[in-house]
Amino acid sequence: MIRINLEKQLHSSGGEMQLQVALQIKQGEFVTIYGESGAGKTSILRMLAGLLQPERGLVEVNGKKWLDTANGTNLKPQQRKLGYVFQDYALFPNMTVRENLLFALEKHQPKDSVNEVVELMELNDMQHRYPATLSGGQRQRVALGRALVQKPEFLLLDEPLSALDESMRARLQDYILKVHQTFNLTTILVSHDVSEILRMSERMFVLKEGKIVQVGAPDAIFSDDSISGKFRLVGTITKIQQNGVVYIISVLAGVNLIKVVATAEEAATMATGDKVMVVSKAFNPLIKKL
Ligand SMILES: Nc1ncnc2c1ncn2[C@@H]1O[C@H](COP(=O)(O)OP(=O)(O)OP(=O)(O)O)[C@@H](O)[C@H]1O
Repeated sequence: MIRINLEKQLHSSGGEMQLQVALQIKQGEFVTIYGESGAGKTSILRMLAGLLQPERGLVEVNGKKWLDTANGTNLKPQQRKLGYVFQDYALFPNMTVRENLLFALEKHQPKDSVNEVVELMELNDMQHRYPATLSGGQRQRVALGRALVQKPEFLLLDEPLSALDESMRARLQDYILKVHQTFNLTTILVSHDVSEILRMSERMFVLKEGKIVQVGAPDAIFSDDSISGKFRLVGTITKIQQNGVVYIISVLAGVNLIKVVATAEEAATMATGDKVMVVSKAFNPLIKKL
């Protein structure tokens, strides 16, 4: 069980914001923090990692206190058994993939865990290459591997896949789910991507202006009564076109392009690039063998 209680005054461009969160995460759970830009998501992860100090707070991981401002407990970042992966790969450019992984070990530690990570993340073929010669997805796979070398109990992922294209993202999601299970990790993901959240997390916390405003299963949170239905797909709007009195909204869901008819009022709330959910409510979807 991970118990988190954090309070911190943040200074945003819009003024002061009090971040105040209390959450409990079960050992082995995969949760997401979702919220608008500036809501405080990254600040929570940085406080868990010991990189940002809260005014008041408690962080207890599997019975061990990492932080307790009431009695002055505050473990240094390197004493906290966690892996942290950001959006940018943050690999050392002058080191090979293997050297980058070895760097995450303390001097006296055996190299077995590096070999295990190489195996699990399928990095064998690229061990002796430099980061500049790898694709974005491969670099992020190495960054994820590096976060695992120390055998953390707790994995923090801050939008780790947002710079990757759709197909690369899906492959990396598979790797993340695999390491989450293999290492029996407790994982917190920060993500804006609805399909990613639905696919990966068991529970989500919706953060708004420094406070948690909703907690629940992603499926229940994203499909409130107004959009319940039998058939749902998540995608991105690629085009909005007026056609007489209605609008045709083109939505890219995975590799499929779907056209949906919308009223002028609905279309007015949407823009190209928005993430949307397509629902078939009144009719059963038709299926045809190709
Ligand atoms: N060390 C700090 N001290 C005070 N305020 C900070 C500190 N670090 C960040 N902030 C402010 O806290 C607010 C929340 O930032 P944070 O990066 O946590 O948001 P976020 O939800 O992760 O946003 P995004 O999705 O854009 O990454 C921002 O307005 C930021 O300026």
